[in-house]
Amino acid sequence: MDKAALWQRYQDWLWYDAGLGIALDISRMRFDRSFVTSMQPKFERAFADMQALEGGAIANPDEGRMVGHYWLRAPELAPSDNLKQAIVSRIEKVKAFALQIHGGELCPPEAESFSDLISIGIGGSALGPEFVEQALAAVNPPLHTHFIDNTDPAGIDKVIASVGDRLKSTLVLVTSKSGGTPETYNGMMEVQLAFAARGLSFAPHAVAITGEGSKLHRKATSEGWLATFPMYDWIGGRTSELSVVGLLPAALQGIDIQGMLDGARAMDVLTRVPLINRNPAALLSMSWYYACNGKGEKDMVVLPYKDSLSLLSRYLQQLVMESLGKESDLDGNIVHQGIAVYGNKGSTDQHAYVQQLREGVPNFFATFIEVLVDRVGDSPEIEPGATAGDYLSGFLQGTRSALYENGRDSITITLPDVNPQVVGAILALYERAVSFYASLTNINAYHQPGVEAGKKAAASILTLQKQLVEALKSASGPLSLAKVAAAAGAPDDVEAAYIILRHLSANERGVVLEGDLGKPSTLRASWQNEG
Ligand SMILES: O=P(O)(O)OC[C@H]1O[C@H](O)[C@H](O)[C@@H](O)[C@@H]1O
Repeated sequence: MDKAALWQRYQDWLWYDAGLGIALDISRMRFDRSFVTSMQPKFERAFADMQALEGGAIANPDEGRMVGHYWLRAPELAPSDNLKQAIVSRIEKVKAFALQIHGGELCPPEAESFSDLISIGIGGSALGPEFVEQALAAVNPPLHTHFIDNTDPAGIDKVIASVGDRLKSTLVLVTSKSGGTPETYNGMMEVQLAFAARGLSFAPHAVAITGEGSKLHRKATSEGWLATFPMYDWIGGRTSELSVVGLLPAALQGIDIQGMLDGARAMDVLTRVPLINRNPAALLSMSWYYACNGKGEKDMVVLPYKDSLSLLSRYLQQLVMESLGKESDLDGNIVHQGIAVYGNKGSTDQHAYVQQLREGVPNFFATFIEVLVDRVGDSPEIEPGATAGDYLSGFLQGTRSALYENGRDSITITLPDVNPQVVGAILALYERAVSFYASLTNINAYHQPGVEAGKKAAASILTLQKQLVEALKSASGPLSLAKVAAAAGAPDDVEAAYIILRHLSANERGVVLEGDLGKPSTLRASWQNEG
């Protein structure tokens, strides 16, 4: 296609909303009119599915749950008065709590006010808050925020060290819908122990966001934590950013949460339009379907040309991959669906992997995120007539053209600025596009059965670890790995025993390994009593 034809295609497919100032360009996806026509029946079903979902249908059949994240910013759509009131009052409670913390009305026993926030959670209980913090928090927010989103002891140490003496004025927010996720529980226990080691009481510093009756809920209640915010079962972790999960940490950081909700609400109105070419979430999901042939044949590379949006791809990784990566469709057929998502930011990534995107295996489509306003205030000229922001803009256009010339498709989303309304709108746009794509491919986007397998396997490794330690403690002398595994009642798990004992030995946890680590058959394990 020559430039004039491409320009015409750009104008034909451009979606723009003046209220939000957001544009979506899918002209560099090479579908034709017949493809769009062929998608029409699928979209009729997707629009009908969405109407049922928003009306309170059990849209997550495996877990027998409603899917209600769209009500969070339009409580009047919730299917009962109780739900409406609960949504409204919870938002008010979040705002009031943040004001009390900022005003010092709620303060720790050991200081006049809270200075820092440690937010502990993982997956849907971390990725949204981390993305929003990076996108919207001020350089000097009311509470300096630190995240613990793993069970890595060194990572936890780093957070606790960076807080230092301010632990006495630190608010600890523990977020877990299930209330039993081990990484989150471990992070909480480590922080609680750090408080104890400094002679500080933990409960007046601690806040839980969790499902009612969960293990975390019971702990928070029995220990008398400062506050507990319940989570609804009809909000999935990965669509919880605009629930208390995302709103509370954002409000504590002084971010305008009403702006985020308003932006999402406005985008929801736009993505309810039951016409493909007037609905940006439909255009987005149709473009994914085209690129992936409806079967995940291509990866989604997300390239925001703005540092403050660089966590968007990590956030979308969970939203898209956990929602769409499914073995079976809704009729029980094996389909192995999904779309792989990766990316960091432009132009930085041009110096990392754009070489492969342009010339290597064509197994992806790109999504460029452009932000029109470069910065607050004027930009100096780096050279006559050009600013740093002009370069950023030029690199985006250049990469988009270079990819297209080589047969690589792309979508471009243009944002006016990075502000609360825009961030809320982007979250809502992708939530709806994922919902549509799930309907187009006939899958349940709202469960995650595959995650359980890894959790069960990890739990059995920790059980084996205890058995191995017992076997070593009762052995009369050093044992080969095969013998210690057999003595632990797991003769087939010698490899697992090797990996566990190597880890315990490296951390001086009582296990001594003698022999050559590179030749596991030479190793002899024994227990060394402490002291
Ligand atoms: O909020 P939590 O219950 O602690 O869950 C945290 C995460 O755990 C699992 O990995 C689930 O697959 C995710 O969807 C969830 O976001």
